[in-house]
Amino acid sequence: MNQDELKRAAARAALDELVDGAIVGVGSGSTVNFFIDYLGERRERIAGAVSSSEKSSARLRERGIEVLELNDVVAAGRPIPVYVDGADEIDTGLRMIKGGGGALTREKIVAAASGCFVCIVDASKLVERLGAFPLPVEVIPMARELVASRLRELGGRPVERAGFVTDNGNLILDVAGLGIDDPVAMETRINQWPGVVTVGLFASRPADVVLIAKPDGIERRPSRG
Ligand SMILES: O=C[C@H](O)[C@H](O)[C@H](O)COP(=O)(O)O
Repeated sequence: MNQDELKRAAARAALDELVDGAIVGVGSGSTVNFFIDYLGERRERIAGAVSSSEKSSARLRERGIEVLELNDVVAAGRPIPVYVDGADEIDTGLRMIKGGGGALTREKIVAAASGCFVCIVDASKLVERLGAFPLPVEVIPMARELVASRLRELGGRPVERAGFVTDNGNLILDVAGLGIDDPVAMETRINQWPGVVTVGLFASRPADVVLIAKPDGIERRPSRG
């Protein structure tokens, strides 16, 4: 199986995690794109989607799925029992690096508003220690150099993502070389700096379930009791 076939298999497996008749939280990226395609085939069984990026919203609408505003959903007290998203890396504690597609801030927001976070990945995303993938940090443009200098003090090598603007009008610094021994501490620390919108460490709120696509099938962690 090639990587796209594995991503598709993980995406398909996520259908078994959904709650019939409920709103679905939808992440972003190439793995999620496959999930949106499958979701379109069973759109009559969901009450719409809350999306984490303009790209995912467009794809959901193309597949005939209603995209709901998070503010409306929360104000109405409607639950989002399941949030489905990919990751750039995930460790054995289900902590993740996300934001390779630049959607990290809205992903963190929708995940925070949702119940079960279901992460869908091919086996290449599974790591012992986070940090081989450069850590994305969304930054207010005027704070770029201030935040970059602090990231260098941490031992990182920040590079501005060229020609990229997030859905929120900000920039992304991709940070190589960080030794991420304590993901929660690093997430908390970087998030506190003025000018940082979101750091792409999803550690204080890890995934609840990961579906790992391997050539011999899907591994679910934790396994179903
Ligand atoms: O900003 C993008 C998201 O965090 C994605 O979930 C992540 O980059 C993984 O994307 P893909 O499924 O394309 O590898």
